Amino acid sequence: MSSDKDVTAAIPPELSGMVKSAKFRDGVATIIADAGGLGRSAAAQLQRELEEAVGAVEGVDEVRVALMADKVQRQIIAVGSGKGGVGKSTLTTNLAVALANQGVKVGVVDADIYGPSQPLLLGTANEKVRAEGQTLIPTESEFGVKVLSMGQLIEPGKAIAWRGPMVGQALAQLMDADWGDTELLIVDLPPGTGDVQLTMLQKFKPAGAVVVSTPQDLALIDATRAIDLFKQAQVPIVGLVENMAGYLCPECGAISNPFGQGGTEAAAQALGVPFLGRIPLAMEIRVASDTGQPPAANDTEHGPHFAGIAAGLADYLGKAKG
Ligand SMILES: Nc1ncnc2c1ncn2[C@@H]1O[C@H](COP(=O)(O)OP(=O)(O)OP(=O)(O)O)[C@@H](O)[C@H]1O
Repeated sequence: MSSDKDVTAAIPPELSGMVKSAKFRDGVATIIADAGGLGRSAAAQLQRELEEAVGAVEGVDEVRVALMADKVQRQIIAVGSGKGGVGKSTLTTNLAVALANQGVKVGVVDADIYGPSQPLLLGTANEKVRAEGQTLIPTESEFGVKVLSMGQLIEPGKAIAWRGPMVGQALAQLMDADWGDTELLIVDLPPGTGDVQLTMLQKFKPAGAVVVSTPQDLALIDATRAIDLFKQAQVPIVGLVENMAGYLCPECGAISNPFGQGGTEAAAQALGVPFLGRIPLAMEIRVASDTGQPPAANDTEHGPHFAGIAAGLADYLGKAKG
């Protein structure tokens, strides 16, 4: 005849720290173990090892293992723009890296079906996405940021055929992946106000949205439309970011403003949303991005611009958490 004691004694010493309780009754051993912080496969292994060890005890006909996982309070931030090519992906990557540098556990979801670029920007383009059953396993970048991209789910050039339900399913696969202890998911949305944006807002209710624009009037009109969409979906606007502001000529040192000047800050004021900061138009940002070395990761001239905006976002997230 077995007892709670026999079952407890059978638990391997290296696992006993995780076991919260072990009970035996009528041939059934019930183990409750803490799997907090373990990934999916490590948790499955813990379960198997406990079943094997306790199942070998005389009189035990059945082993029931209940694993408790930490409930990670994960926040979602959407990064959007009204218009393509204004630097939304560049900002997403660098905000994620800057926040990871500040100790936040960050993941990036690249939901831009038309121009997925996060694996390239985070230097993970050569890594194959893994899955356990239906669950995707995010790729770890060298900057402490995990990433999953629509580009890993669709064949290049096929995005145009993707509509409503397919988009929703693909987005859900990315959002519901095994993000482990990730506290913050930053979602790089496609430009404009289409299916991906609507699904994102309705299904995943981000804690806030960051909207990127160049200082140009045309871009600002589109940014205003994106802000409207977020507001209608009751997603608060964290703020507007101005990208591709003043260009410093590396040859002569003169500053020029190809896309205008200060327009985004003025628009933010007019729309009653915070202005989070500005990033200059700089060759180094483009080159570093193209080579999978986000400027925010290294001690670069432009790192502080992204760090400043990330600090504004961290502040917002702290307040949103309450
Ligand atoms: N501040 C900047 N200075 C120089 N180049 C920049 C800057 N911001 C973005 N770029 C470059 O501009 C191009 C477009 O940027 P990015 O892909 O981030 O824009 P996007 O808004 O995400 O575009 P898409 O519409 O494809 O989603 C990229 O080549 C990027 O490296």
